[in-house]
Amino acid sequence: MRIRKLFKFENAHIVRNCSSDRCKHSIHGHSYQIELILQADRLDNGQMVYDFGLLKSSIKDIIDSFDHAICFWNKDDPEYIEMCKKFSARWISLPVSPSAEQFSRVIFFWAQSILDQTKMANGEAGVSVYSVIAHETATGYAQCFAEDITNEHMGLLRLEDFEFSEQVMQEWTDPKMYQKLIAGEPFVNPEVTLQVKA
Ligand SMILES: Nc1nc2c(c(=O)[nH]1)N=C([C@H](O)[C@H](O)COP(=O)(O)OP(=O)(O)OP(=O)(O)O)CN2
Repeated sequence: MRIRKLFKFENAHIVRNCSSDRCKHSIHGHSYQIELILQADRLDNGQMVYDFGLLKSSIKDIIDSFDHAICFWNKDDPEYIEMCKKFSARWISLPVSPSAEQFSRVIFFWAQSILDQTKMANGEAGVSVYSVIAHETATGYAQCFAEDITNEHMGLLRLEDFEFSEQVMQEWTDPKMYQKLIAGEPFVNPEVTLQVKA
């Protein structure tokens, strides 16, 4: 069984080395729509794969990091990176270039990392990310699956290789969220009192 939750954000970037001229030399923005698709082969006490409401805490916060932010590849020109950091309070440094393909991989990787560390509290079991679709425009999207995340030909993804500006972190519900993720600390879901016995 699969469920899907839609997230939206506005983000600016340059994608170096691509074929489209407008894309590789000029800062430009997109109104992204992200489809996060989760899967499980059993249902929780509410007879759901995973309550949509639970996706509105850490997973929403981390995806929302991109909103009204500029993101850049950490291998870009140091002068450009310095300029992004100087003139934008909200920025994200990525270990991969910010193409639609990499947005889908990065968001899959973060969401799965959070789920892996989540202490479930309502009978959820085996919940994992099935796929992430990153719509960059109304006409173009990239979709990734589990095998794409560990595919080193597409770039290595490690939690410690991402960096968020102070402003981005301060706007999370828990400004220490990413530190917790790197340290392997648990993300605890709220307790649920059962009213009807199965
Ligand atoms: N496979 C990819 N191709 C392109 C990406 C990408 O991330 N992955 N990104 C871009 C640019 O960021 C560009 O702004 C979007 O490209 P494009 O679809 O050509 O944009 P348009 O606004 O011209 O879209 P239309 O709907 O066709 O008007 C380029 N390619």
